[in-house]
This record gives sequence, C-alpha cells and structure tokens, in this order.
Amino acid sequence: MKIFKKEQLRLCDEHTIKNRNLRSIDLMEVAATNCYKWITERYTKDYSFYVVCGKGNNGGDGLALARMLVEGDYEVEVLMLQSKDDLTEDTQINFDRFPKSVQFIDNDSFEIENFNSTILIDALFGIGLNRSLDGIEKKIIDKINQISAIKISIDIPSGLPSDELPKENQTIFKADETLTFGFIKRSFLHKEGAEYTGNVHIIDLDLDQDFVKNEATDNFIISNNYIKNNIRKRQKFEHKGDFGKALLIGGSYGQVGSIALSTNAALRVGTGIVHTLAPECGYQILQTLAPEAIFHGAGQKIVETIELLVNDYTLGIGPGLGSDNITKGAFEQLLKNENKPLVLDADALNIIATDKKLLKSIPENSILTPHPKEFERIFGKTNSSLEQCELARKKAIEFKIHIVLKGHYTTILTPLGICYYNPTGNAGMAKGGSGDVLTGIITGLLAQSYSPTDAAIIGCYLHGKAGDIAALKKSQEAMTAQDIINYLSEVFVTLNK
Ligand SMILES: NC(=O)C1=CN([C@@H]2O[C@H](COP(=O)(O)OP(=O)(O)OC[C@H]3O[C@@H](n4cnc5c(N)ncnc54)[C@H](OP(=O)(O)O)[C@@H]3O)[C@@H](O)[C@H]2O)[C@@H](O)CC1
Ligand SMILES: Nc1ncnc2c1ncn2[C@@H]1O[C@H](COP(=O)(O)OP(=O)(O)O)[C@@H](O)[C@H]1O
Ligand SMILES: [K+]
Repeated sequence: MKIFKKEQLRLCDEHTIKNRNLRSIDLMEVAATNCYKWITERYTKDYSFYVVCGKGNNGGDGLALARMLVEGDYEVEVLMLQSKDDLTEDTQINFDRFPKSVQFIDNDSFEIENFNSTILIDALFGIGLNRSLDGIEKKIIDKINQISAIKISIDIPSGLPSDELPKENQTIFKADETLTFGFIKRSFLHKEGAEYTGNVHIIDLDLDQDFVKNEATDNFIISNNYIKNNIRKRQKFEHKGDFGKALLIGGSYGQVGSIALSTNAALRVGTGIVHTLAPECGYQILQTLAPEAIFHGAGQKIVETIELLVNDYTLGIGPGLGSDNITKGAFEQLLKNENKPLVLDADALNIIATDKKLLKSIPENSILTPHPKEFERIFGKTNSSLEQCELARKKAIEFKIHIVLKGHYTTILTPLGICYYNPTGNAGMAKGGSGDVLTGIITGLLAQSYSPTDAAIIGCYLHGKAGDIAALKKSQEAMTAQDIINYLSEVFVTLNK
C-alpha cells in the first residue's frame, strides 16, 4: 500500500474529480457520508455530538458530517473557528447547507457539556496545515484536549503534520479515533505522531486507481495481499533440497537459548535443512530444543571459528553470539570471505559497532536487523524516529544493504532506498527473544530463495502476525518469543487458504 505526501494526496483528489466528472464538493460529500456511516455504525443516538470546524476543507467535511447527523436525528452542535479570512468555497457551501445555527468561537471561553456520552469531532485542520498552531487555535485545542469526551479526528488530528513529525511541545488534538481519507499518513506510523491519532481507520473515497497505480513513492505499508501473492507455494514433488539450507550462528555460555529460538523459527517457516553453529556448551540444549536441526560445535563456551559449511548455506549470525575478541576475529574472517547476502543481528551488529570499517565488508544485499539502540551504536544518534528512518535509508543505499529497523511498525529500508512499514506486531513482543525469532524467520526465507527484500518484508510480516495471534490466544503479557514461533503455523494456514 502506498504512502503519499500531502501534495500527492491533493493530486489524487484532483485526478479523481477530473476523471469521474465530479465536483470537489461531491468528493467532500462522499468523505462526510463515509465518516457518518463509520460513526453511526458504532454510536447510538444516546450520544451527543460537538463538531469543531475550521475554515478550510477539513471544516467543510465537519459541517457536512454535522448536517448528516442532524438529519439522522442525533443531537449536534457546531462550533466554528472565527476567522478573518473567507471559508473555502466548498466549506462555505456546507456552511450554507447546515440547517441549524452555528456557534462561532474566537477565544477559549466556549463551553462543551461534558457527559460520558459526548463525542467531540475534530474538523479544525486537515492536511492543509502549513505551520505550527499558536494563538487562539492553540488555546482552543489545548482546552479541547482537557475535555474527557470521546474524540474523533477527521482525516488527521488537527495540528499534526502529515509527512513530518511534530516538534516537542507542539499543540495537537489528541484523538481516540482518526478517520483518515484514502491513505495512511506517514506521521501516523511513528511514535511521535501516533500518540495523537488513537486508532486509525481508513475511510475509502473510491479514489482514482490509475493515479494510485502510477504515482511514484518510496514509502509503502506492507499489505496482506502482497504477502498472500508472494508467499512461495510448495509443489507436490519438491524435496527438502529445494527448500534451502540455513545455518544459524550464535550462542555463548548462558545465551544458547537465543540461537535455539532462531533455529526453531527457521524450521517453522519451511526451510528444507537447518543447521546451527554454536559452542559445545549448547550441544544438549540445541539437540533437545531443536532435534530437527544439525548441530556443529565451534569452541567450548563461545563461537571460536566459523569455517564449516558456510559456502553452501544461507547464514543468519548474531543471536547470543557475544563479542569476545576470538568470536570477533572469526566473524571478521567470515565477512572477508563471504559474498552472498547474510542476515546480521544482535552481537554481529554490536561487533560492527565497535569496528565500523567492517561495514564495508558486509556483502551486498545483506539484511541487518537492528533495534533502534543497535542502529544508533553503528550509525550514530538522531533526533527522532523519522530522522532515524531517513538515516537508515541513506545507509542502506550507501552500503547496498537492507536495514530492518525494529520496533512497532518495523521499517525495512532497501538498497534502492525504498521504505516498507510493517503493520503487524504488538507490544506483547517487547520481550527478550522476539528479535532472535525474527532472525531465524528471515534467514529461513532467504534460504528458500526469496529475494533479500522479500525475505525481510515477508519475514517481518509473518513475525508480527504470529505475534498478533499469540497475543490473542495468550495475552500480550503472558506470550513469549516461543509462542511467536508456535503460532507461525496459524499464519501459514490462513495464508494458504
Ligand atoms: N477534494 C479535496 O481536496 C478533499 C479534501 N478533503 C478535506 O480537505 C482537507 C484539506 O483542506 P484544506 O487544504 O482546505 O486545508 P485545511 O487543513 O482544512 O485547513 C488549512 C487552512 O488553515 C490555515 N492554516 C494552516 N495552518 C494553520 C495554523 N497553524 N493556524 C491557523 N491556520 C492555519 C490555512 O490557511 P492560511 O491561514 O495559511 O491562509 C489553510 O487554509 C483534508 O484534510 C480533508 O479533510 C475532503 O473533503 C476530501 C476531498
Ligand atoms: N511494541 C511493539 N510492537 C510491535 N513489535 C514489537 C514491539 N516491541 C518489540 N517488537 C518486536 O519484537 C522484536 C524485538 O527484537 P529485539 O529488540 O532485537 O529483541 P531481542 O534481541 O531481545 O530478541 C522486534 O522484531 C520488534 O519489532
Ligand atoms: K482534523
């Protein structure tokens, strides 16, 4: 699914209007009608509505919605921001169409009756915001934010930019629900913006699909359809040799569990043959936890050499590896000798952070899976999650690698500079071991000849989806990384339907 900037969103509206022979007021009516449907499917006439409108088209959406609520016999008051400028043309039309009187506000002395059943609709500013709120607009939103009604933003919480993140202490409407038109806005996908949106729902405006198909963007959200269409179907006569050979390298005394999790995850995504290279102290543990995998000992308590087998295998390196100098030496040697894409996680990344010239030895198209702190150790500090994402894009291009920046909405940056946001996953996964599972999943997919980009995209999606099922069945609190592995089966069953 594409993510568009606000200029592109406007163009999309314009194309739709032109190609469908519509007037812009008709599109506004569609927008308001679909918001009305969404709201009235969820809230009965026991609720009363306050709709707060600005002078731009976002205010026009609010006025049209308010009219529909009046016609639907809901109790509705409209508060309209007093402005020295004229309303936009369509907003004026909807102002004239509104059958009741409107209360104009030009300071924060207005009253909103506040019951449990009050719903406050925010139609003050949409994507036309062109500067931070201050003055009276700021005061009004500060006041509204104190009211404990159910709060619904139309298109975007007022004051939130669509393509950037808000600066600290900026005043922004704090919504419980955001009904956004056509597309997710990029700011919704970063913590600093997401804290204002509440739950986000896309309101379909039946926008021009030719425009959507042809308009270029370098930011996407991974869609269920993409995964369904690109998951490899197993053929009747295929044998284990057709499904790749993965070798997971990691573990050290006290941290063998990490590489066991990666190993089991690789086994659960369909890999033909899975091997593990870990220190001897992990022998019994690994043979017990993952009897299907073949164990290779390399060192007593730490990995000391990485020479075995590596030519034939797709390698995932790092979980529980430790960063002893001997291990580091073995890892450096491997980087020098390898030229096929690797999956690098955890201590493999920490070793690189201590010796950044190793970055140049990483084979092209490799997949690095840092969490934000690991990323920072390698590439330096940034001021926001969006800046970090953009720095990751730059580095992915520079070093011709994939960077999987982990978090809620994990972002995958490719060597071509494309950014994919993963929509699956939940805070139940914020636990030690979840990342080890991801390493195993991505390595297993890469071994099965998925392209490195697809291994990263599909891997993150499957990981989060299995995590979502685990949370449903076991709760976010009680689920473990092992549960993510276990519920991969349900994800595949659904995808294969
Ligand atoms: N066909 C379509 O296009 C459709 C569009 N739709 C809807 O239109 C919305 C976009 O509408 P929009 O462009 O009129 O802008 P909107 O956000 O309502 O108002 C911005 C106005 O406020 C002003 N302003 C800006 N920043 C400010 C600030 N900090 N403090 C104070 N004032 C500030 C600025 O004016 P200025 O003061 O700069 O002259 C500007 O005029 C979109 O989000 C969606 O809801 C739907 O109906 C579907 C069809
Ligand atoms: N709040 C969250 N929402 C969604 N996914 C999350 C959340 N917190 C963590 N995760 C996921 O869990 C994994 C954690 O990885 P990582 O921090 O490397 O853990 P570890 O190394 O302890 O296994 C990542 O894939 C991340 O995207
Ligand atoms: K709004």
